[in-house]
Amino acid sequence: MFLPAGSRDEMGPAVSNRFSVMEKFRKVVTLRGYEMISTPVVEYASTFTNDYVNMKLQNMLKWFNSEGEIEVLRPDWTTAIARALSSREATPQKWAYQGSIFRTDRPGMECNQAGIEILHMPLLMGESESLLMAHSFLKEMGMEDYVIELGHANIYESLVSNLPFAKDDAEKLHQAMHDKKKDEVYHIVLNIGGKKAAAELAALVDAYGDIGVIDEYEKRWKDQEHLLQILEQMKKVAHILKASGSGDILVDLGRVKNLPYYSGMMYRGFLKKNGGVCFSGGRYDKLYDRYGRNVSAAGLAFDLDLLAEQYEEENTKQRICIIANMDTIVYAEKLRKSYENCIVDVQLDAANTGNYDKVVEIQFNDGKYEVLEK
Ligand SMILES: N[C@@H](Cc1c[nH]c[nH+]1)C(=O)O
Repeated sequence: MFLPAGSRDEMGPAVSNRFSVMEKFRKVVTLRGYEMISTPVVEYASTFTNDYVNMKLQNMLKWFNSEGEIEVLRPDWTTAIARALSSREATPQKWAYQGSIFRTDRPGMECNQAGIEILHMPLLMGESESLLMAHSFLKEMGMEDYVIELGHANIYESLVSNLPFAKDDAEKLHQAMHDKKKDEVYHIVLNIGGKKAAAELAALVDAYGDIGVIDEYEKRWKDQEHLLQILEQMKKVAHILKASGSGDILVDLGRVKNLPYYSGMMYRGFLKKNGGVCFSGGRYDKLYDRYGRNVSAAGLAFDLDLLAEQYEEENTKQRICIIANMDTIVYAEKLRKSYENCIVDVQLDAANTGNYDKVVEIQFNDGKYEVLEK
């Protein structure tokens, strides 16, 4: 009530869990040498809709400013950070952030993310660090039961690059690949590229599973050097993750970009418990071209709302209740200090004392304070 569709209030554990998750995120990134970055919530639409980024204006929360320019609520951290960092020196950098993004094509409109962006690191270093960081973070939260999915933007892109699609058909095919609608993929490609191309792309829809899928496709693509190189890269990253004890690994060779700027490996994390996507990211070397820079960049973002929902606070602290009133509140404040490392609540009467490990009452008799255990 009294809120626009998609906006929501949150209370209690939904909020405190999110803060706990954010604290863990900060701890992990600090220990791994990241610096924090923040950008404004309000940006020009053109930062996200220009030809290098290509995000859709229709999915943004937007308005005209007094100069007639379109402004938006930040729809993406990665692009905003690229704008903010575009004039910095070309040295290896690791940035971390947390805050909301706003998109109307997702349920809830506002989505809390925490993420990392790694710049000027060699190919596969950024990808590996992103996924290893994700592992430490999920481990820190006791959520090690997840699956990493690896894909690559250039597999699908290179297989369709020679097919003369109209924009509409290209979008339809992209969507059909995304939805894994094999028959639809076959029919869209058949009209334009013939039987062989149609069969090849339709088969790609099924090219997911454990790492064995890569071996199979190495044989299939034995004459296509650039595809073999991609498979080799995926194998290397999978090997690094496995050797570091990260989550189970899946590959999806038919995965298409969920954001237009990906230019290399793409990865997602799925919680085994409910299949929720807890992180998503990839390499995006072309994003800085807008600023005339040639930057090697990779990163990922976590869905903080999903993580907060799944997070179980490990509460080892004792809960103490002190019953006090306006005459004894000063003494209660002193007494609080004697319960080191406990949660100490002060209540007016015993009616609300169900949820504590210990309840004490302060009484003031004959000029003396007494603490009675209940
Ligand atoms: N910005 C991406 C995640 C990402 C960070 N870096 C690279 N990708 C998203 O919102 O899904």
